[in-house]
Amino acid sequence: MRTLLRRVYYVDAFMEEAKRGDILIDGDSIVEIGEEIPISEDMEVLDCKFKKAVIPGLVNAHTHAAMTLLRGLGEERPLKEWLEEKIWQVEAKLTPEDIYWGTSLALLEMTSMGVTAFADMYFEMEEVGSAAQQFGARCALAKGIIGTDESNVEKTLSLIDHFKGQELVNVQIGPHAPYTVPAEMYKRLCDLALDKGVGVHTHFMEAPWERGFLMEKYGMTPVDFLENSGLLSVPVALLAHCVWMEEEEIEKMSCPSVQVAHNPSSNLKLGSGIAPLRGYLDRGVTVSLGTDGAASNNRLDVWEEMRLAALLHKGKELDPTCCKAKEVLKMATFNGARALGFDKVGRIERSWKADLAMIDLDKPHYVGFDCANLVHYLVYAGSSADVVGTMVNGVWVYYHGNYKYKEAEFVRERAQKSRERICS
Ligand SMILES: CSC[C@H]1O[C@@H](n2cnc3c(O)ncnc32)[C@H](O)[C@@H]1O
Ligand SMILES: [Zn+2]
Repeated sequence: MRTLLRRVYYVDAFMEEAKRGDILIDGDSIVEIGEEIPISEDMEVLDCKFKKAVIPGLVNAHTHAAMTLLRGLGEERPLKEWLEEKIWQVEAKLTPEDIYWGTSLALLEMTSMGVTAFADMYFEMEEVGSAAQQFGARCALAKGIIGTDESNVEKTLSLIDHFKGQELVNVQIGPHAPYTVPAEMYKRLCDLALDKGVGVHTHFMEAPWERGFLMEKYGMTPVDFLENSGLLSVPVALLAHCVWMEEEEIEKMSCPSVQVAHNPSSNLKLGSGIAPLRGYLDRGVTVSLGTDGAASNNRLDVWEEMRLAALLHKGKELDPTCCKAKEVLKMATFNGARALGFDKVGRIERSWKADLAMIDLDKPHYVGFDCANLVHYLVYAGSSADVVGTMVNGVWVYYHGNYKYKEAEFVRERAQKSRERICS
């Protein structure tokens, strides 16, 4: 059965303005877009009567999904203290099953908010992938590595094997951060990434003290570290945060494999700072958007990150033209898909994957929109509460309150049990 989205507004970050018409989906892809596609019997027709908009699915380019179980813990502390005095102690109690239910809880949230893909760095990544597969979401999985323990390299290799050939799952290599993983180990992991043709997902320059740490321990600037570790040569270097890069250093990061994941809410909440986003945009560094985990955000809402990014940098730069609505839509869709290593994802184009979010325009805050201003309405007035459908690879994973995952109704209860145990 093909799916015809009839009489919708649709827009992606590459279109001059939104258009009105029909979108035909066959299998995993968009196969036709037109003003009026002739209906045939093998089509499921969803007539939206121009009361719905369709955009590319949103991509959460940096998260730790199972941290939904840790939401509200260690509140209002700075990064290092938050990790060392609260988070890592609780994480030590997590079982593989907890991680499955915690990730499922995150997917309940994310898929209902138009998120079609996420990049995750955590533990027990087979469980994370399994939850993503149950929900039907696309993901890039990185087993978070701290220290030099060889078993982590083996676990990463077996993760690559485990998800080989799975269309919706990419595996990346996940050294946690330069302050928890020695430079030699970064080199080894980047060599492995090159050898296996996979990306690397790491935290980088999140807090101000990281610059001093690198200088004291290795006599390196952040760019020296990027060059020295091999991060500038791997297929994708997904660098979460990059808050504390200096203008002249940004130039040197501008290579096609570098993908900065900007996490404005988490950076504000942990008091880490405000990333130099204008510097990245002006110098052609690709930026995507992430929520980080639910213990430092505390939402998993990419809409919120879009709006916040668009507002924050206008205020910081005293310039209302900075970080335009269309730019943040591109970050949250097309750029995110690239950061996760997926091709043909993130645009509304013939032959591109049908990863889409459907938005209800029949709401008070959409009065007055037109094709020319729809993206502005979505970014500045819209929110995740407007999402009525989320499609991944041609399948509705969420549609009007229902999930593709039939066990979705048990997730909250199971997550609650895990939460009680890890907090006891
Ligand atoms: C080793 S798995 C990932 C690891 O990262 C921790 N984490 C969560 N949020 C952040 C952040 O903003 N900066 C650094 N580390 C973070 C998470 O709790 C896991 O331990
Ligand atoms: Zn993080």
